[in-house]
Amino acid sequence: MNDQKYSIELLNLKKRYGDFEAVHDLTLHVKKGSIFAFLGNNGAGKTTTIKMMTGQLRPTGGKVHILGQDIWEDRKARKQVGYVPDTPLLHEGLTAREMLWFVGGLYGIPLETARQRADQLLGQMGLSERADDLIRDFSLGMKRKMAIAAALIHKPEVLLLDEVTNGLDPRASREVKELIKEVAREGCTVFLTTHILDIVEELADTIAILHKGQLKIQGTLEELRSVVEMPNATLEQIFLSLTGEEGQGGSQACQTS
Ligand SMILES: Nc1ncnc2c1ncn2[C@@H]1O[C@H](COP(=O)(O)OP(=O)(O)OP(=O)(O)O)[C@@H](O)[C@H]1O
Repeated sequence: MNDQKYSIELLNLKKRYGDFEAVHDLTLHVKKGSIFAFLGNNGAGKTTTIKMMTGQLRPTGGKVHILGQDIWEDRKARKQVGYVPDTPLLHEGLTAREMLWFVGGLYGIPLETARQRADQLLGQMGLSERADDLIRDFSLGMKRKMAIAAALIHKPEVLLLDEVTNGLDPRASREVKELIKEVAREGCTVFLTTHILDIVEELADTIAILHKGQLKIQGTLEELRSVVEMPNATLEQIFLSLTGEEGQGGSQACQTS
């Protein structure tokens, strides 16, 4: 049992590619069980940040703590993370059920447990009737749901979703949003990136906006409105005001604690 208040803590996180600083001194605290939206223009540094949180990309500086553990010092902490990349790699030659068993095996889950968990997840995803069909024959929305199911097979406490609703039609997008809510209701912390601000307004407890690698603001939508002194603003208006070329809005971060 972990009694940390925050599931994810990024502490002065930095990433340089050669001379280019993609992520600059980023500090974020993500509350347990919350849905946290991480926004920014193309190239702002969102995927770079997520890759540092999964252990795929070594930070140039700073720390990533998952459930209080530094994932770069203690690899076990990475097992608490489920990750859906922006372009998920699926085992298209397997059936839905077989793929979940296979991924369960990669996490060292006993086969019987993986079978039960796979059936439960396929039910949750509305894919039970397609469990024995090949993934290559699935629609984009079904494939995206399979990627989420695979990320959840080991019951992670933290789920990282990189642009998970990209390219989905309204129905598939609705199903994925309902799934995200359900996962969070079950206590999993969800950290997501998206360019679709309606999704953020509907789902997110906390919003952070990154601009050119720098955190501009974080807080609830109400807190963001208050910090930018735009009491009736939509998230889109706030986003545009903070990420324009003039870069107004400063780097004042509104913390929810
Ligand atoms: N391996 C790399 N080498 C050099 N530069 C890189 C590398 N990966 C990313 N970058 C640069 O780092 C910056 C941040 O990229 P990143 O992919 O993190 O942005 P993003 O916010 O996820 O963008 P998008 O919304 O388009 O996915 C970009 O300028 C990108 O070109």
